[in-house]
Amino acid sequence: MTDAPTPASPGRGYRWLVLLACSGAMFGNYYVFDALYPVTPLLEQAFGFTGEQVGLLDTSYNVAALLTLIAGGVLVDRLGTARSAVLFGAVGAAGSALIAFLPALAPGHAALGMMAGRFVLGVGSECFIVAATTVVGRWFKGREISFALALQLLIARLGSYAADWSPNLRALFTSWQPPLLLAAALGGVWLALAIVYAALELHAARRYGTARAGATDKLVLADLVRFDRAYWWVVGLCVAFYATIFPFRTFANLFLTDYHGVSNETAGSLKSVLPLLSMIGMPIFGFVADRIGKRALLMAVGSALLVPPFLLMAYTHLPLQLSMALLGLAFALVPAVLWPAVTYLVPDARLGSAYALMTFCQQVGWAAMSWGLGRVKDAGGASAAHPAGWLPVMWMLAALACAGFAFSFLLWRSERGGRGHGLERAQVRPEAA
Ligand SMILES: C[C@H](NC(=O)[C@@H](N)CCCCN)C(=O)O
Repeated sequence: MTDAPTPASPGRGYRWLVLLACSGAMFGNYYVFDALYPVTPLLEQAFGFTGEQVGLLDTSYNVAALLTLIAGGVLVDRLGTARSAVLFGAVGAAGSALIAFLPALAPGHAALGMMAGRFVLGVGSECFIVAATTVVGRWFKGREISFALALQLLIARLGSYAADWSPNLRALFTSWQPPLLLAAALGGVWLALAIVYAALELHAARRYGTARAGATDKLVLADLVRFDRAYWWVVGLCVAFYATIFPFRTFANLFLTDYHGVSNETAGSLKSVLPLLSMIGMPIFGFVADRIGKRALLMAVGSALLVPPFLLMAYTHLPLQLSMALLGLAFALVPAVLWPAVTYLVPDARLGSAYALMTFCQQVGWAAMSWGLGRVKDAGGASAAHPAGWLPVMWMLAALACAGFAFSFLLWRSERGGRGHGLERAQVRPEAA
């Protein structure tokens, strides 16, 4: 990609078209990932899935991501974003089909079949996200990069929102398989849009000589330990934050139906407030952070918002919408500031390593928590007949949310001193630490 547009470079419209195709693929990616959760009550009924097995569906996804993320980054470098997007899109689409078909083919091993599907999805999905983020970096660097990234996440979250809302398609939710067949179809859309994106990229490469494989930052293992302490506070927050919010989303349908006695449709609608507020809030908070700075403070506020909802849902009769709104605000505020914050804390040349390492750590925390919550749910005998069994699960989530706040507080304290990196200043040009 050339730095400055020349008459012989793709125009502005072409850039946004590339973003649109790539973000549409991300819509499919996020839909397929989230489509499983509204189906969990039906999986319990059909196959007697335990809490641990539900948690392990996420853990298989995370383990696959952990095993392949770094190699996937290298592949993005070697093959280029176009070819790797199609490759990972194809793997993701295959995973979504396996999830829909394997349990029907071997009902006696439904959980195992579904875990295999989630594993394949994990390989395609997280590597595809790396490729899609790289696409935005390549096409928008020095231009509208923050806005473009927010837009891509907005369209991706629309996929999560649609999946959360899907139980309202009642004709589909008569058994576990039809919703997952719809997800598999959207996996096909994900692959189709990845191909459209790749065609746009390759066309630009042929016509303008733009696409360049090998231009992405590579992960240098020796560099991994040499990041500044502030970076590790951000990683800590990233791990605690996502290991709270994603596993909560995994168990939310079961928790809300068991503990609060709402229908699966209502649980889905309540849960969909999270991606909805995140979609609306992320571009706004991103804009605010660019204008006022105070990024560490904003992250501290966002992570503080994550603590009360679990206790409110567990111990009060306050409207569930209030807890969902607090979680949704946190889900907008923290991601909007956290990911761009890394650019202030590490040199440009090591940005790729920094993101790869942060995502790697995120997956470890998320995997452990999903499995752990399932174990705790089972140990407590949580069910509609014994709702109190959910209380330890809610305490685990609240405790991890507190840990996230502690990391953001440490970051805020270190940024206020003379050795800050400019996170608290407005309109600071991202510079090397
Ligand atoms: C930007 C961030 N994305 C991630 O953390 C991904 N590694 C995992 C996405 C899982 C859903 N497909 C986010 O979505 O906030």
